[in-house]
Amino acid sequence: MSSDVMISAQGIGKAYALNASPLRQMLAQFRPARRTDDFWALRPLDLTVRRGEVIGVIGQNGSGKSTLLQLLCNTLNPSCGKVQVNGRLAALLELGAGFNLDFTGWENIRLSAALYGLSHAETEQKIGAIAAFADIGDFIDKPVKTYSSGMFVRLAFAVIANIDADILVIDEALAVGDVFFTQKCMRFLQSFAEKGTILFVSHDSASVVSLCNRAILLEHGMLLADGDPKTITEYYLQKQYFHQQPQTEQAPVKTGDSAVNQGEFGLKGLSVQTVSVLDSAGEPVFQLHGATSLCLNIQIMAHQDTAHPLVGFSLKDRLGQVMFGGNSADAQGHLPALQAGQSLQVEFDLTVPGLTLGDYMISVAVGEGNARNHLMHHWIHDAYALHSTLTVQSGMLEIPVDRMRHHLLSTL
Ligand SMILES: Nc1ncnc2c1ncn2[C@@H]1O[C@H](COP(=O)(O)OP(=O)(O)OP(=O)(O)O)[C@@H](O)[C@H]1O
Repeated sequence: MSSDVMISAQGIGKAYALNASPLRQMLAQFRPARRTDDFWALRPLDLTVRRGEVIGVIGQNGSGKSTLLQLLCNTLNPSCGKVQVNGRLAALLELGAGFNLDFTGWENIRLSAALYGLSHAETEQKIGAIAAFADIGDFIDKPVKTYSSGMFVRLAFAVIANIDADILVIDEALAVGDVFFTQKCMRFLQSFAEKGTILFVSHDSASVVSLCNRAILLEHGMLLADGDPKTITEYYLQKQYFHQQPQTEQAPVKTGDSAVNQGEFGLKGLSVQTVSVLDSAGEPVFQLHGATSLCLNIQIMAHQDTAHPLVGFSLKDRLGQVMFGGNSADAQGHLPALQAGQSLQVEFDLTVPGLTLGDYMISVAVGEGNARNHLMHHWIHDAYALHSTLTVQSGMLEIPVDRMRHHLLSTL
């Protein structure tokens, strides 16, 4: 295996025997052969994870994300295939996995460190940092069976964050505690991502886009798409809409297919005809030089009678992180019912803050219903491009300070 390859999985899959007795189910863990009525939690797939990759694993509930990561971590026996790991892999996949409930926090740190292959001297050198990261006060002296789930997560995350792992495998659902701990975990993951390799199960497209440089999408135990996070999360959004509403034709998409981002989707009972961004003089805008007032015009057409049209937009940076968005329902301006053949121009007046230097895209959509519950008729990714020339000193947005005051509070 090349030294650049951190994980190489070939043909790994996991099948469970359906309607089998407990004994058969237990035996099935150890048998490679499968019956045709087995349920495939993960269909056989190949996956190569390279050094420095930060991979977001996304997919609906039950799509096989945890199964895939457990197979890669070797905490679940595959029904077929094999996995090779290059380096120290640390995982946070199951609450309390690897902990002894009767041991104290200190004892469990030592136990986990030993399981990860740290020497006694290395463990003693790191144990203070691990306890400090966990920050659970006197509970560190108590058996972990007395811990809240948040304390379990704190201790488990503190261990994997401090053992000099080469690869981290994390289920984001577990990596949550209170807001301060979550922020601490995210800061750690962002700095780890600069040099390490991460696989990370998430239900949140925004964190995949902001943290990852690769994403894979699973559906019904199959690897459906693999590519850059922006493309894959947009495709996932499209899939979610198709799950929720009556099916129209969808082009089949293969793994690695460059056409994964089909650009637009929807039922097409309504369609977006034109999108433009105008300044106060009514001139088209393609460049932003700071905070400015703009008018986003979206013209839609009805191909069928529609009682409650809904028009929305979002502005994203080049990675696909949503900077802001809105829709006609938020704007308190209910749109009129439309008859087939009618067109409607919807104008959103926006005060756009200064955006840091870079390229931005506006995605637009027209649906039917309300903001929470609607049929998607036409969604266009990246319908309009803007470039910002502004250099923001700190952060992504420039929000000018209107006024500053100061008050001397004490005198010597
Ligand atoms: N021990 C088991 N026996 C039978 N089926 C199982 C077993 N473990 C998991 N499955 C099934 O395998 C499928 C994939 O499960 P998995 O936990 O990998 O999904 P997931 O994508 O991680 O879901 P979630 O987002 O809900 O955590 C599911 O349909 C699940 O019900």
